[in-house]
This record gives sequence, structure tokens and C-alpha cells, in this order.
Amino acid sequence: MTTSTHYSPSRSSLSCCQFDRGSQDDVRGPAIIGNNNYFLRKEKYSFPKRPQLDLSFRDVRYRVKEWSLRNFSISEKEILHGVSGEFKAGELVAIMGPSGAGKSTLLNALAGFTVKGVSGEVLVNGKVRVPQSERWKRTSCYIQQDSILRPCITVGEAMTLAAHLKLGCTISSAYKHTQVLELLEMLGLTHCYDTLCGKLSGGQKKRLDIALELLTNPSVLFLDEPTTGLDSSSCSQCVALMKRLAELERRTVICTIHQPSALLLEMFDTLYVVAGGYCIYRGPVRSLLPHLASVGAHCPPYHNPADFVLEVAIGEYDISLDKLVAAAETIPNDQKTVALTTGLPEETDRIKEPPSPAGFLTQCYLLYKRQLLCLKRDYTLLMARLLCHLLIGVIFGYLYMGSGYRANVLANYVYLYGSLLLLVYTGKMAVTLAFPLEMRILTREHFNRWYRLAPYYISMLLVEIPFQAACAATYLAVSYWLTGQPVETNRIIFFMIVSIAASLTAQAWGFFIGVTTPIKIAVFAGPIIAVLFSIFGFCIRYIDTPILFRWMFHVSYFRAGFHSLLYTVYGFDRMDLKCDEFYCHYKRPTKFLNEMDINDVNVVNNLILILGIGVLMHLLTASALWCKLNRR
Ligand SMILES: Nc1ncnc2c1ncn2[C@@H]1O[C@H](COP(=O)(O)OP(=O)(O)OP(=O)(O)O)[C@@H](O)[C@H]1O
Repeated sequence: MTTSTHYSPSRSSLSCCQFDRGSQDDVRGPAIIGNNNYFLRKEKYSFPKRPQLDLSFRDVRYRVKEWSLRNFSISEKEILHGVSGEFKAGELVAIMGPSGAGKSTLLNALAGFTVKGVSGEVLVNGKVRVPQSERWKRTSCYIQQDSILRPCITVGEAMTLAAHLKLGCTISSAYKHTQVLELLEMLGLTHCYDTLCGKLSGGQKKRLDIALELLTNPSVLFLDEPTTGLDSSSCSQCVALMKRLAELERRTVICTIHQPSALLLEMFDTLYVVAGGYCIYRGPVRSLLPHLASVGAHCPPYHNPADFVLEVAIGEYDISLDKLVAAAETIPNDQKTVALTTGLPEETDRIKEPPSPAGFLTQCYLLYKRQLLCLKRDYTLLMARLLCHLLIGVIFGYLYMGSGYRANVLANYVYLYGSLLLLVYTGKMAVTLAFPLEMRILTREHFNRWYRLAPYYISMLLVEIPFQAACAATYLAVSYWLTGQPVETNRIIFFMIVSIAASLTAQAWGFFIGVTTPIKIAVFAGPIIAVLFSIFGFCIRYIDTPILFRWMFHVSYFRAGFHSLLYTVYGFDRMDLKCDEFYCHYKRPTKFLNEMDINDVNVVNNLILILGIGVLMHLLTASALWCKLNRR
């Protein structure tokens, strides 16, 4: 998304010298923290002050239900076993532990990203936090492990769009733009302003993820393994950045981390170590080794404390988990963390609630523009879809040339059936497979309160529906003309409307299948459902349908579409067809309709049925999406 007044900093206020210096600083890691690098130029930034939030949690448990095929029963598994802790504003907290210990599970529970199965209390400044509450969502953000960005938009566009969405209309565009530039400068991304997100390095993507969420200046940041996949200098840079974020304006920054170097570990204020779903240490980093020594685990000289605590956690030093858990309980409170903040910090008058996000229509508009921008940049797939429809239209038209006006109705019957099947398949499959890929972006942006589900869904439909309609119309125009169907305005209009409506309803089914089923099931569930419904009306008549299946006849939009197409072509008192032989059985179109048992088709009613099913499927899809996003 672009705005006309915006300019690339590389071309304007920020000089190349700044960028060059930033780049050099990048590779010097934590050693640079005392130097004059971009993470330290705090005074320049003008972010609105937010409340300081201390986070504490008591007896947090996470249970999942597991279905056992062998015993044919559902069992419950506890992953977090009643962990407690306190994280103070201004602290950089590391949640560490061996693989599978429950780090991400704990982070998700604290962030409110996982709600189902979580019990216990999470308190914010001493008050119970409701994970779904608007206030909590406005003051916190969650950054997932994998960077999820749209590859085809630039850093500047991504930031500008996020600023418009998250900061709403009450804040001027100029101010938003200043925020964008300041954040990019702070995170060393100024020189990437015009770079496509897909072309950023791993470290740059992580920084952009953070920059995007910092637009609302949240008080609490949760980051799931922000250093995973980065080289050592990028790791240092990332942790140095988080440290500054915690220090600047006393944000609470909590992240899970795998195996930091000794140098990296020292940069954290507080360490929370989990093993097997239990807490085995919580407190300042500097107290870790003395604490472990008190339970009989002495860290060898020159050994990385982070490695050491993981080795202790997995039992390499013959210290049982029970003993470690019991020892963690005895850590004195003053050592665990400093007392929680009560009330608001100083400078209360500067503290502001985050602004309201953009309104419904603005969200629709911005998301629609983003969709269009992505399509414009990556048009190969769209062109391929359009050209395929054109090509297949030519092939079908050539194969069934002239069948529309001849009495050899069986050829035309197959053309009509094949055409509808094609439009149903292309409509359905194009979105069935595309949607699961969108899900991760949607989950991240929706959770971090960029926008609501309805504007997202509407913006997606505003792009997908016209495009599928255009593809269908391309195919129909070419094949209709080549096959010699009747050239009568009413018939052409009905033919086009019914075919396109069926294709769009199939598309709605595609969305539904894509949202509700895993991708591996979706690839065959889509075609199976299409074929199942296509049987009714094509090779079986209503009177020949077993009673058990007659309901499918009524709800099959394919049947409704196919019968309507046949009636549009052969009904409405069509004159006799051209007969090239001595005797043509179906010279009179009504004879054919009578034998097919479709002489009284109501095209308008069928159209209402097709569109009704389409609308219903969209409503079901949106409901399923809502459940997925809000019932985690
Ligand atoms: N929904 C779930 N259903 C079943 N098991 C789960 C579920 N979520 C987590 N687990 C299990 O809980 C344990 C902890 O998972 P979690 O992802 O929190 O580990 P982690 O410490 O972050 O590991 P890693 O560092 O390898 O990412 C794992 O054994 C995982 O298989």
C-alpha cells in the first residue's frame, strides 16, 4: 500500500552516511552497545508513552486432549505443570529450556495466544488479565518464530500499511510517516525502505517483524525464538535491540531462546528456565550459577552457563528434576525479581492509551489495496489462470464446434456438462490451496489487532470474486461463440450469469474446504465433493434417484446450474434444431428436455439456489475462520 505523500528515506531526509554507519554497527554485535549506534539514539524518538506493565503468573497449567486410536479413548496430557513467575517492566526476560520443555507453550499462554487448555492466573500490574480483552491486545504484541511477511510488498509499504491500520484515522499521515521512518532508523532498516520483504535477510525480516509491532508502541512484547535461524552477529544484534526496547520506555520484553552464547545470555536481565513443563530456575542471570551450585551442579570453568543449565535440565549431572523444581521454589523473592510496580509510573500525564485502529471501511480499503498491490507485483499466477481459461475455451470450442445449433444434442450436452465442471473445478481449487498459505499471515496480523476478520474477508473476496468471474467469462465467451450456441441476448445473459454464479459458488466451497481441512485433505476433498454433486442432474434423473439421495438433488448447486444451462439453451420455446441427417430424434428441443425430465426448470429459482449456497458457504467459512482465530 502506498500513499502519495510518502517518500523513500533513502531519497530524502536520511542520508546514506547514516545507513552506512548502521550497517557497520550491525556486525559488531553486543560489543557495540556502549557505542553510538542506532539502538542508542533514544532521545530522537517521539513514540507516545505507554503504561509500564509488570506481568506475573500463578499456577499456569496447559492441558491438551489426546485421542488414542489403540485404546479408542481420549486422554488428557499436561504440558505445563503449574508454573509461576514475575516479569517486571523494563526487563529483558529469556525463557530457556531443553527442546520440548514447554517454552513456546508458556510464552503462548502468557501472551494469550493459546487460551484453550490453559488454566491459572496471569496478572498485569496485579490485576487479572483476560486474554481476549481489547485492552490487553492493545498493550501487548506477539511475534512468532517464523517471519511472516508478504514477499511482494516493500518494507516501506508494509510499515505504512501497518501504520494506517493500527494507528487509525485520528493520527495524521505525516505523524505516521515520521513514526515509520523513526522505527526503521531505530531498527537499522532505513536502507531497506524500498526493498521487497521477500528479499530481506533473516535478521532483517525479524527486525521488520518487530518494527511492524512497535508502531503502536506496546508495553509488553512476546517473541518466540527471535534468534533462531540467525548467524551469531545477527543474534547479537537482535538481542541488543530487544534489550534497548526493554530499556527504552521500560517495556516488558519476554522471549524464548534456545542456546544463547555466554555473551548473549549476559544481556538478559531475567532468566526463566523450564524443563519437562516445570520451572527449574527463575531470577537474575547473574544468580543462575550460584543457584545451580547450591543444588550440587558446579559449572566447569570456561563453560557456557546457558549450555550448562540445559545439561543440568536434561539430567547430565544426575540431579533429578524434582530436586531442581524444589530448589527453584526456594529462591528468595528478592532474587526472583524486583517488587512489582503498583500504580502508574512517573510522567503519568504523558502516558496515552494506544490509538484506536482504523475503522471498518478504512480497513477494507487498505487491505484491498494491499491485495491489489500483491497481485500487481506477482501477476504470473493470475495470468496463467486467465490464459488457461482462454486456451481451454478454444479447445472445447473447437472440439464441439457447431454443436449448439445442431440436432446432435448429445455433443452439446457433454460440452455444457464439461464447461460447468471446468468452471466449478477452477473456481474451487484455485482458492482451496491458496488459503492455507494465507492463514499464518492472517493469524499473526489478526492476533496483533491490525484489523478485524470481516474487513480482511471482504477485501479478499473483492479481489477473488471479480477475477474468477473474469476467468469464467473469458472461457464462456470463446467457447459459446465457437460451439454455435444461440445468439439471443436473453439466452446469452442467462447462460453467463448461471455459469459464473456456479463457478463463484464453487469458489465459496473452495474457501470453506481450505479453511476447515488440512491442505493434504483439501486437495482431494474438493474434487470429491464437486464430482459427488455433479452426478445429480447429469447422468441420473430425479425419478431414478434413490430416495435416500434425493435431498442431494435439491441442494446440488451443480445440478441447478446444469439444468439451468440446458434449459437456457434448449428451453424458452427454442425453434427446431438443424438436422443434417434423414432423421434427428432431438430435432425439437422440447423433446430432449422432456426426456431429460427438465422441461419445467425455473432458471431464476435455480439461480437463487446457487447464489444462496454461495452466500451460505461464505458465512460458514467466515465463522470457521473466526473460530480458528479466536478459539485457540
Ligand atoms: N497442542 C499440543 N498437543 C500435544 N502436545 C503438545 C501440544 N502443544 C505442545 N505439545 C507438546 O508439549 C511439549 C512442549 O512443546 P513446546 O513447543 O512448548 O516446546 P519448546 O520448549 O518450545 O520446544 P522447542 O525448543 O523444540 O521449540 C512438546 O513435547 C510438544 O510436543
